[in-house]
Amino acid sequence: MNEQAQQYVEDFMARLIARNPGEPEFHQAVREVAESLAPHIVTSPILQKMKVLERIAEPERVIIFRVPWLNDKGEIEINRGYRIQMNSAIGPYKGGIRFHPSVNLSILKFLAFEQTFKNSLTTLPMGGGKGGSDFNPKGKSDNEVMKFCQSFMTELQRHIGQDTDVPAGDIGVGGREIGFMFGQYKRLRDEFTGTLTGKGRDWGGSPLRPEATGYGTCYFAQEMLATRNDSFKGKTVCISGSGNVAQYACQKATELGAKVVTLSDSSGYIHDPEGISPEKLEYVMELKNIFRGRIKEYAEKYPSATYYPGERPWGVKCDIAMPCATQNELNGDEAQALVDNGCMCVAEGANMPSTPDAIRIFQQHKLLYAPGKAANAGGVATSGLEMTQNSIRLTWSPEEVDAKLKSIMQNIHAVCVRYGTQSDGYINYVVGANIGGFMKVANAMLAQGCV
Ligand SMILES: NC(=O)C1=CN([C@@H]2O[C@H](COP(=O)(O)OP(=O)(O)OC[C@H]3O[C@@H](n4cnc5c(N)ncnc54)[C@H](OP(=O)(O)O)[C@@H]3O)[C@@H](O)[C@H]2O)C=CC1
Ligand SMILES: O=C(O)CCC(=O)C(=O)O
Repeated sequence: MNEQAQQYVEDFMARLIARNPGEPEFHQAVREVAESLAPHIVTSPILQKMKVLERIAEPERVIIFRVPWLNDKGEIEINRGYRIQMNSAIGPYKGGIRFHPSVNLSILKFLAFEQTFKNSLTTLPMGGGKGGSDFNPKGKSDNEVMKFCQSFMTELQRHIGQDTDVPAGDIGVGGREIGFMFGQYKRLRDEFTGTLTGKGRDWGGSPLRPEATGYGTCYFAQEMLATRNDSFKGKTVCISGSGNVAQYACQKATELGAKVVTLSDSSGYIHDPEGISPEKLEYVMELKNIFRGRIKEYAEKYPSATYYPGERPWGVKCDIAMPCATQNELNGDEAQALVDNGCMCVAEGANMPSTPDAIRIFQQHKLLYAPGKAANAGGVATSGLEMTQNSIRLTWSPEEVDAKLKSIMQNIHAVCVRYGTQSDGYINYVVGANIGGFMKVANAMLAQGCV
């Protein structure tokens, strides 16, 4: 980056931080994009005059609301609900809902900001949004989760709609929560529409939506590996997390011929050098999705595995790393450990899991490294396909959806190659995804004037 572009980034970030104090995750996400775009913005009078990046970094609307609900003891509990309606230049706001005690404005704004670029990359007509609550579903009964979801939706319903804002799942929000929220939305609005995605297959959901984020991340990694005439076959893979994205990344990587040796949760990780076979993964799915247990129980069931409490899996030797848990879960030291152990490819299933230091190390060592906004876009892309199926009142077969998902991931990869290939031939997927995602949104904002 030349001096003028560097100065642009520093000035832009100083203003953004002053306007949004105490929001480190939001600053981190915006800085990464500003650094990719600055060389283009400083040579574009129209982007500067129309303040396109400044407007993209300012949410169109932020909704914050009280969520009171009754626990099983009959006591009142109070949580805070949010919806960030970030950008609607290319379609209705679209993005997941996260239920986790760490949820705050900074985290949701970073997620909504990233979502704007990710959704644009899918080529589908979806703007960017994200929402959630500091509600902690862990340890709550089904009844308590339902009461919370109903109260959350009682307020949220007035701000969303199939042509306005279409939420979906994220951390702590899966099929169970979407069901409770959809039921309440339908009751209050008296309409059966595709206002939420990730619905059950029998009531408007798309085949493969649960699988889509993990599968899509593997399809993207396949494309990256192919640029070096390589594939998943015979590779050792480390995955973090053991939720929705991690489970289906593990399933697809295994199907493609790799051996997945780790999974984790916020308490620690398991290492199974023999590999997490389809049968063992079935156990993980039951453990996590039905019994809502902890990953350490895997090591109690399978003697081939060891459980490492309080640790993350990045010290385990692998060829491919797939962080699929949460933001900033892979730091510079861990990135260096992966490099030292011969890792060649990092595909992010989670949103912003690698810290800026970690990304720098991956890129310095010329690893195949793909940021979440490109690699994990298969989830929201399939949500877009669910919206289409809801609108035409038809359901496609799993094979049709899978083919569309694969083609979308291949196209996102091609866009990253187009905008991210450096003069030395190295593909900078961060730059490629940021520029590729920006183009369509920026053009739409320019066409739509000062709104
Ligand atoms: N679901 C989707 O379609 C999409 C999800 N994503 C991203 O993928 C990631 C995972 O989401 P998803 O699988 O849906 O969520 P789940 O709730 O299904 O699973 C989350 C997993 O991450 C772990 N985790 C959560 N917070 C932390 C933390 N602070 N430290 C360590 N581990 C943690 C959880 O462990 P524990 O149970 O202990 O909390 C759990 O294993 C998120 O970054 C999400 O934004 C991206 C695109 C689409
Ligand atoms: O499917 C969706 O709408 C949202 C998925 C999501 O939250 C994400 O891509 O981070």
